[in-house]
Amino acid sequence: MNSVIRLGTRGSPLALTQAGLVQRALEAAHPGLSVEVVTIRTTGDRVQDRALAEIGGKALWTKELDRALLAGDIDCAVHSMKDVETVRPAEIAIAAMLPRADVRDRLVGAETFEALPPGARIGTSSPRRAAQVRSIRPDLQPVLFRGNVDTRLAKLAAGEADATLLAAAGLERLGRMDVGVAVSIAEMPPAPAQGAVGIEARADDDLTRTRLAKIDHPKTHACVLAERALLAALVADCHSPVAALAQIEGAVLTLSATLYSEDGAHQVSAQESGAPSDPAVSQVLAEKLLALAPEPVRVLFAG
Ligand SMILES: NCc1[nH]cc(CCC(=O)O)c1CC(=O)O
Repeated sequence: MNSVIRLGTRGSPLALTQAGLVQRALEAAHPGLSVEVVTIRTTGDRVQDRALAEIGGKALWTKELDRALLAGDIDCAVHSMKDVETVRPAEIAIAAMLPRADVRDRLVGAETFEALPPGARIGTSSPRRAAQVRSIRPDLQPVLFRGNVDTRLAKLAAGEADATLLAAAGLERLGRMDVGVAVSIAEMPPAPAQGAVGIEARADDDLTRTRLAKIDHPKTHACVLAERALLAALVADCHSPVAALAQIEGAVLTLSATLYSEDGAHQVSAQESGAPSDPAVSQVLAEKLLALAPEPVRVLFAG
């Protein structure tokens, strides 16, 4: 069987590296199958100077890939699951996830938060990281930082901020584990789906879905779906100051989450356990968090 599968991806160095991981995994799982990587430019790649929240939603990273997928120009699309909006079109299915990488953030520009000078500027465009930084040190000043990993490191080197935070997963996949120091999960719990690479296909494309199922990492898949279901239950998205991490131990999935006020002065944490892929875990945790959340946190969630 000699056939080709077209894999759509964004064109950033990290996206292309992740597409390469998917390509190799698929070709190894299906001898005779060749994967053609198709690069597609997204709105998020074009607009670099404004906060993503201002230009409207996560679909920034997926809209053009969705269109190509639904038009049949590609058979599947690879995404950092962290950037995939909470609610997806019914015609598109998450078909597989690669094994998750390090879920932590890395602090770049200082050894610790304590080592930063008073009022230091932290480059980030993530509401979660901004709130967490201010909950750790209220004097620290989040400043808008966008662009791919190299762009952000260049901005830091140019003095546009005193430090920045980057996902360890991205640095690791780019071979840049020398950059920064890992911040513990306890100090900075990760964004929902951080470190996970997912592959989507058309919901009715059984052939592609079956091929992709062979490279699926079920534990990662179950954890990331639980984290995404929590976002859905909170009516939150990647612009909400929320951290969530699911972990599977034996036959039990434990989902932990923290919601923050924008300024990081208020937060609420809770966790819930259950069977992996039981949607009740995320639903019950969302209800628990909203019931416990102080007003400045609650107003940011549940619509
Ligand atoms: N929002 C940008 C983005 N989307 C995914 C990653 C890194 C890889 C990952 O978390 O899976 C990054 C960069 C970052 O947060 O440092």
